[in-house]
Amino acid sequence: MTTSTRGADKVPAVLVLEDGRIFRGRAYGAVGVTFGEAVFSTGMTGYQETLTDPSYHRQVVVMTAPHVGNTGVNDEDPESKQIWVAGYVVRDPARVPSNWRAKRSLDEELRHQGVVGISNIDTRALTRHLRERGAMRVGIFSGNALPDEATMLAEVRQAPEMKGADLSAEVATKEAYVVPAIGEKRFTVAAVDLGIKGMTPHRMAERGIEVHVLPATATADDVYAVNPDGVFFSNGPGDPATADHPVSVMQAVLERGTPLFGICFGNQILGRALGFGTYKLKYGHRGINQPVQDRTTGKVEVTAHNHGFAVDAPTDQVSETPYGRAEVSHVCLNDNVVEGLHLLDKPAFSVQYHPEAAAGPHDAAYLFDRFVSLMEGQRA
Ligand SMILES: NC(=O)CC[C@H](N)C(=O)O
Repeated sequence: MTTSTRGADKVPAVLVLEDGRIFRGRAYGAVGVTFGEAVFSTGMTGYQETLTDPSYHRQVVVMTAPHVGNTGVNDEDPESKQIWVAGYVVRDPARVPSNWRAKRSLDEELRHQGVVGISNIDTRALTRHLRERGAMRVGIFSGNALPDEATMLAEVRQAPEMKGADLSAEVATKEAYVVPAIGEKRFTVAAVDLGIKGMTPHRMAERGIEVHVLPATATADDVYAVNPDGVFFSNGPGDPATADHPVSVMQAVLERGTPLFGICFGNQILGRALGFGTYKLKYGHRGINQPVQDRTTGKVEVTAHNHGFAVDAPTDQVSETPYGRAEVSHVCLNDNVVEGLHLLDKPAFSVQYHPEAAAGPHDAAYLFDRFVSLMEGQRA
């Protein structure tokens, strides 16, 4: 694959942060205007999985890796049917993508899907700025006739904030669908789609699970209508403080004692279901090399993250909750943020990071086996 994108990057573009800092570069992907929350990801591979992760809905993703697009775009790696990021920021895009699986260039794909990006800016300076000042609203404006800086800044400051955003229903499936078990079917799982990544049902299917993916609006009756051996709550965009409906559905599942597993947004929902709060991190965790300790085994795993919020639970004691005793099972070794929860008296647990790990390390794949063990235990 040798499509050159040379020449497509001559259009000027400006990135405007809500605190007034401005970066000037060139258009990348679609030419136009976009707004979102500026966040940075430190993953050096897996840009297709990042772009198509529904949890990035309404976020403008800054890549800290300086060269992006080297392997083009293939048809196998997307995590969902479309690119979800609101905008894309790279320093030095590949001019000639090269990979045996590539079907087109990343620049072409962004243009095709109407995703506005910017290239040729100092992404290291931008990342340091976000790290010091925190994630904030941003606008990317590209084209040959751009508004003046004051006008652009005023528009950025009118864009909606991530805090308080209720976004799952915007990205989740509208209709239930089934992902069949690979090989012999052993279990049925109801998976509540709050912005699920394709790799998650796949990791379950590999373990003999038939996955019934349900819309974010599914009720407890919808969940139990599939006669599940276990219930799963997915990752997803937005502020977990707004997720009252999935919290109430999860509480019904906890009440019945059905084996339960949550990932990322699902972990935040378990936190809330147990009575803990959630809060916004200064700049979040996004990348594929975050060190997490499983406190139940003492082992450290290298993990994939994409979260801007976290659960506020004590990491040094067992908590009494309406569903029995709960404990923080995993912590991030960089900053001690809660990365997992489990109940001691019921078959329920969750992690804040991504054991499905696409892209990323596979250290945490054992968590899907733990879910299977809970379902086996319930049958025994
Ligand atoms: N990947 C996710 O599920 C993210 C959860 C939530 N939207 C957050 O930013 O923390």
